[in-house]
Amino acid sequence: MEVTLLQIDVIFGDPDQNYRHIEQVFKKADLKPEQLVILPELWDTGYDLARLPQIADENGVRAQKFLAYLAKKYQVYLIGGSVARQNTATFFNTTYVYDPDGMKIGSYDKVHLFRLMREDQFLSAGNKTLLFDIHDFHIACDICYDLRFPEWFRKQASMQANLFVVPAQWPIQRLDAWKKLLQARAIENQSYVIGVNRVGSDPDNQFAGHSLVVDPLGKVIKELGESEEIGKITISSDEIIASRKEIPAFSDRRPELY
Ligand SMILES: O=C(O)CCC(=O)C(=O)O
Repeated sequence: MEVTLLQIDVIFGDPDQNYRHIEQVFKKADLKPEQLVILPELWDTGYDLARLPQIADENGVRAQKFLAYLAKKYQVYLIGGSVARQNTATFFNTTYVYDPDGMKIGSYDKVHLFRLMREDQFLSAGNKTLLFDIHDFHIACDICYDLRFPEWFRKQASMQANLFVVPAQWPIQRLDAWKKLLQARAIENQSYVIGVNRVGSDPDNQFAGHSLVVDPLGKVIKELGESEEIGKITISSDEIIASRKEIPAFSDRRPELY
C-alpha cells in the first residue's frame, strides 16, 4: 500500500486559511488513486481551544464535506487528521476517514485528553475505538497523546489492528519520546505505526515535525524533517506476517499472569 504523509503547518485559530492551505497541499502532493493519505491533528483550528465556541466545526459538517470532496477528487483513502468538532455545548478532537468514492468509513474521538495542553478543560473524551480495513491492512486510528497508552494499542491489536495511524501536534521538546513511543508501539504489537505530526509553532509550543513510519520490527523506514513536507512510502503486510512468524509474541503471552 502506498502511503502519503502530509506534514504541514497549521495557522492558529484560523480554519478558513487552514482549509485553503490543505487544498494547495493536495494539489502539489502528486497523489495516485487508492493511496492512503494522512493529515495531522487539529489541522483546522490548532490548539486555540479557548476560542472553540467561535471556531469549532458544528457537528463536523464542514470538515466532513471537505474531506469527502478531497478523497473523491483524488480517488484516495483519507485519514483526515483531526478537527475540532462541536456537538451542542461539547467539543471533541475528531478524526474522519474516507474512501476513494468520498464515502465515510468512520470517525474517532480522541480518547486520552492531554492536560498539559489543557484539552481536559475544553474538550470531551471519546470512548470508542475505530478499526477498519484498507487494502490488506487492519487499521486503528489514534491521536497524539493516545500514543502514551500501551493498553489502548494492545486492545486494538487484540482486535486485529496491524497498522496504527497517529495524527499529532507533538511539541519539539519531547521529540525523543515521540520517536521512541512510535517505535515501542510498533515493536510490542508487531505492527506498522505511522505518526503524522505538524510543524511550525503556536503561542505556546513549537511542534516537532519528524513524522515517522515504523515497521513491525521497530525500524524507522521513513522520517520527515522539521519543515512542511510530503512524505511517501510503500508498506507491505508481508512484513507483519514475517515478523509475527519469526517471533510469535502474541501466542507467547501469559494473560493469566497479567
Ligand atoms: O504526550 C505528549 O507529550 C504530547 C501529546 C500532545 O501534544 C497531544 O496529545 O496533543
